[in-house]
Amino acid sequence: MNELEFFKKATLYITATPDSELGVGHFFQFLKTCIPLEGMTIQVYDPGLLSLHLFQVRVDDKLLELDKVIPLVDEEARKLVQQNVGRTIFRINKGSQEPVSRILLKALDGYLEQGEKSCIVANLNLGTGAFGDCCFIADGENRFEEKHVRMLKMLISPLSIAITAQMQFMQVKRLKSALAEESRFFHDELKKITEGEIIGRDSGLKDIMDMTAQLARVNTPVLINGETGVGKELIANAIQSASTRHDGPFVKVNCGAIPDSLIDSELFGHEKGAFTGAQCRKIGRFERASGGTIFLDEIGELPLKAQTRLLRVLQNHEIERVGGIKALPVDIRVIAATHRNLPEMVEKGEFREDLFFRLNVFPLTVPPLRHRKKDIPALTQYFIEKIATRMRLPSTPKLMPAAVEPLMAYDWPGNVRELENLVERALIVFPQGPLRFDVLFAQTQGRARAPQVLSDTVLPMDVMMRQHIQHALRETQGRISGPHGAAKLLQMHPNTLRKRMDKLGIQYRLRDRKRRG
Ligand SMILES: Nc1ncnc2c1ncn2[C@@H]1O[C@H](COP(=O)(O)OP(=O)(O)OP(=O)(O)O)[C@@H](O)[C@H]1O
Repeated sequence: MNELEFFKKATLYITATPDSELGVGHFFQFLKTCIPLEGMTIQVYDPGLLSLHLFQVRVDDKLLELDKVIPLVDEEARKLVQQNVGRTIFRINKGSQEPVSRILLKALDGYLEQGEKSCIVANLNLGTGAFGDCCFIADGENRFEEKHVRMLKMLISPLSIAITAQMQFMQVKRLKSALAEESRFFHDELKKITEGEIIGRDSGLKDIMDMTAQLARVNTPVLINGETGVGKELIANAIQSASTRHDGPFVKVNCGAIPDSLIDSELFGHEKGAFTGAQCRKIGRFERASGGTIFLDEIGELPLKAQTRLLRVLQNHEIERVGGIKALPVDIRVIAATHRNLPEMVEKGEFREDLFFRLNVFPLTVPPLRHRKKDIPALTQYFIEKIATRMRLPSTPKLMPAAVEPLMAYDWPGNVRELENLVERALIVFPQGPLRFDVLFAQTQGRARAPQVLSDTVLPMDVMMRQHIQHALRETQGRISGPHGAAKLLQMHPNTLRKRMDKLGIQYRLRDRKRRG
């Protein structure tokens, strides 16, 4: 074979694929038919030359899993390797007597036959300096001739390109598996957070829980009705956890929180260039939920156009990305929830009737808290423990005798969420206990009214913050710092609180003002 033919064939093998087993592997087999060869190592240099990373080792047709980093401990070895880096390719007649080959052969101890070796070292270089080298090894002394050096010199560029591609390929593979691992981790963590305990399983929510168990066995859509804050999401989670899909994703979409113009692309994804601003392909929530469950919260807020698309998903079990040309199959279960009266919306033409019937195969209605007041004591205790742990209180505060009475007398328009918020408020005000709720209620005409601090109206953040800080200041008679100060109650540094008060225009008590000068 002449040199040109050798170059052509070798290059074809080297660049065939970034898969090391096939590309460089086939090249090694081929090379063995042209030059004396028992082994080949590829090493990459650490930028400061503190080590060599033995990236690939082939001995006798086998690719060894020898992902080894060889530290260049002594300064002399480092210097000698550095000298070699300056050369393009060189022959070593007695491997044991040359510092670079000595280091490599020592690392391969046990993999190669005993005895002296000959080597050719070719530096890998993409024009910006050597980033590693390739060492060709043959048994015995003086095995390589000048023509072998010439042949291998021709291959330095294709080898450098192929090995760089291989390194990048492996890096991508490593990142992909790290990402998959991370995603599994977050999925499990998220499950732990979202899969909260359900209080009232055996009392106020017993019927619902029985139905939930039945629903876990089938794959039909579920429509959960109930006032805001009753625990619809918790029930949706319970259905998913008990179902055969429990290892799959649980993707929540708050249909009311996504702007109309974005809802299609958010739910179904879009192709690159589907509309102005679609700079890359986006995977929608339905695709992400494949193999698991999608929870469509506030389904009543879904715009009509998106309702039509959703109906198609339920009918055909496939989605179409915005701007896409082919339908993609998806294996998902849909659980929807709403606090709105969907039949009434259907009558008004605000919700598609066919979609309503599709979703309403299994309606579940979670009763409001006022209809299951017997759960209030257990819920209160549960939230005290949960929130005290989250707030890292040194111990869980106890309840004052009869503290639950006003809670039993109240109607809870905001349901369990309102109770949870009230407990949090009590823990902020009485972190050492005993906990009481009566002072958090405004008494009007002998009837318990909504806690002052809670409101159904959504207030601007600054207004909310001002009210909250003022409340804490009232509780502490205007004191900011110290063990009985508002900063302690709000769990923030007094200076941070003062800065926040300045920003919100809240007056200081006279003494505090003097202290600040
Ligand atoms: N039975 C329960 N046991 C324990 N925690 C509960 C229970 N019901 C509700 N919660 C808690 O109350 C809060 C509100 O519940 P969730 O978000 O499930 O209500 P929702 O009906 O989905 O509300 P929305 O209508 O606003 O979406 C959550 O923090 C949830 O963990």
